[in-house]
Amino acid sequence: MSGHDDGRGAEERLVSGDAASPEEEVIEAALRPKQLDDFIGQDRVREQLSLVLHSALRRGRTPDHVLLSGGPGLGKTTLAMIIAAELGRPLRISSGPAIERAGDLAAILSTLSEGEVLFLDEIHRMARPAEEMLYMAMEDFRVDVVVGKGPGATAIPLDIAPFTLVGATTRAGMLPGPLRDRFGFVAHMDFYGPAELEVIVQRSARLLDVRIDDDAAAEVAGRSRGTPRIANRLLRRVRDFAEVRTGGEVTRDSARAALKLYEVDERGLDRLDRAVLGSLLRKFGGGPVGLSTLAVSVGEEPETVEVVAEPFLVRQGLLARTPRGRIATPAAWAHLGLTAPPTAPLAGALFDLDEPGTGTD
Ligand SMILES: Nc1ncnc2c1ncn2[C@@H]1O[C@H](COP(=O)(O)OP(=O)(O)OP(=O)(O)O)[C@@H](O)[C@H]1O
Repeated sequence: MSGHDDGRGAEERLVSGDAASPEEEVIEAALRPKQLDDFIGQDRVREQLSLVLHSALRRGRTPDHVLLSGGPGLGKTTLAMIIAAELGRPLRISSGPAIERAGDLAAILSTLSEGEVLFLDEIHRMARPAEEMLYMAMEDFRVDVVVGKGPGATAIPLDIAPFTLVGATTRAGMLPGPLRDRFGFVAHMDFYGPAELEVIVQRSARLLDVRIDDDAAAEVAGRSRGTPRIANRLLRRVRDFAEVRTGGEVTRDSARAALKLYEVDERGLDRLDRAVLGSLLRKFGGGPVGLSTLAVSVGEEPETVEVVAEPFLVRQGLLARTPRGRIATPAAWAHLGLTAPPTAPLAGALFDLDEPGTGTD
């Protein structure tokens, strides 16, 4: 479960893709589709994965290792669980940050049973020596266990049971080439479309015993930033509102009123996103303005603005990063109901220029 080290807990943000709390994880577990057929959206990934798994099953072999890449909350953990279930094999779960030494990985690998599925979340954050051990394990189902220290140390090769590694990463670009190359199947998970999210909201509502009409489900889906985790979270908030204020059933009006209360607007922007955008427009005439200045103007750290707010604003085509600073697009003025002054930057000409050294989305 990935998180941001920006000093701003994901639990504060309804619209963050990151998992918020242990309680949320319990609810998520209940909402997870258990089979490939129940997994909504990502049609291409689903079909390709189905072929990989079922051909391996027919041949009686362990399938190729699978790498799942995509933003937080898009269903990587869910797919790993589904892979194990489809194969009828046990699933072992660990994560890159939990593997600090090669020995931590050796302890896991040496106790895997034949055909077991090993899920390593945030695999890009694994310690280097462990990564090297993993190369050999993935390729030859073998690890070298080093016994002793200094000149007398010896490497004892140890066979391990054939297994399937499912790695998940939010940063495929950060994976070293040799590791990426050892995955036989790499799946890129995209953001979900509104129609898919609507189906996810309706399915979750059924499982949670929430009555929600189609318009309300569409309303929640449209504000979920393409992310099932956020859709499920917004659903629970609109359910609370409907239960307490409007007699139980979630209608479009009650969903709108609830999401207004929680400050999530029609495009899924929350208070922070709107503050950043509002400041860029009102205080800086649409930019260009440097990241630090923009951050000070909303009372946040530059990293918070850059990591938490900007990627979605850029994705929505509301803000652009240029060598001269951040600028608002014409859509940003329209979204906040403001009129661009004649001096506003002609943002369109600069859209694809990234400010050097400011990090990526
Ligand atoms: N395709 C889908 N259909 C239905 N529900 C989904 C789908 N994808 C994700 N979900 C739901 O969204 C929630 C988050 O999914 P999941 O934990 O698998 O995301 P993730 O990509 O592993 O996130 P992280 O990167 O934080 O580990 C779960 O409750 C899951 O039920």
